[in-house]
Amino acid sequence: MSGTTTALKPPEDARAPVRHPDAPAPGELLDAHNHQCFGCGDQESGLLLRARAGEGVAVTAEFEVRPVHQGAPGLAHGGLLSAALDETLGALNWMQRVIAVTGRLETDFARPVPVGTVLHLQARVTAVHGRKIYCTATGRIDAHDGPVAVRADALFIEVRVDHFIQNGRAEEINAAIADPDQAKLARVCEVNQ
Ligand SMILES: CCCCCCCC(=O)SCCNC(=O)CCNC(=O)[C@H](O)C(C)(C)COP(=O)(O)OP(=O)(O)OC[C@H]1O[C@@H](n2cnc3c(N)ncnc32)[C@H](O)[C@@H]1OP(=O)(O)O
Repeated sequence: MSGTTTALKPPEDARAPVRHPDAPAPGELLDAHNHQCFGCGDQESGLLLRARAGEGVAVTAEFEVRPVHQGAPGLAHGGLLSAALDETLGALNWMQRVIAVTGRLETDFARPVPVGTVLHLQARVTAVHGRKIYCTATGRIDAHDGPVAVRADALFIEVRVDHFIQNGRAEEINAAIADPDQAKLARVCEVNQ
């Protein structure tokens, strides 16, 4: 049973989410927004999560649980499962072409997830109210219709790119700004160009 709090229930006057006309086509692989990202980047100890555009305002993703992701012996660490859900939910930014960050994330852990599992994640936006984006995600074991192991409800808050420029460590922000690939800073913040 989900323990969703009132903070994650959209208000009565929330609107339905709208897929951006230039959102990636269903099935299209989404590029890492930042190659140093623990979730979708290429760090060997990271999640190496790969997300794809879905239908509507939705995405799918896969995360292979490797020995480096262990908590209890032979089982995935719960915090990393939350991170996989969070990263998948973050990829929804591509579908609306907004910049939004996690304000609140509530995870239900329904089943243990053994090392070697490929977690099949699905996330979608359920409602939008001003800057608040309500969304939900599930992670299923070894198949897109496999047993649900984890699920989350979340509230993402839309922010401006200044959120990263003002708060990120100067070293990484300056490197992104100086990069000749001018689209890079926008990608770091998950804004599709
Ligand atoms: C680039 C994307 C990368 C994707 C990676 C995966 C996603 C991530 O992990 S992002 C990283 C983790 N998240 C963060 O670091 C965010 C840290 N938090 C913050 O910066 C701020 O608290 C932030 C931006 C969320 C909200 O601050 P601020 O912009 O001042 O908004 P604020 O005015 O307080 O709130 C706006 C609305 O959201 C609501 N709200 C804000 N935080 C929460 C919360 N935690 N729970 C419930 N509601 C909230 C407020 O009540 C308010 O509602 P209303 O409009 O009805 O009054």
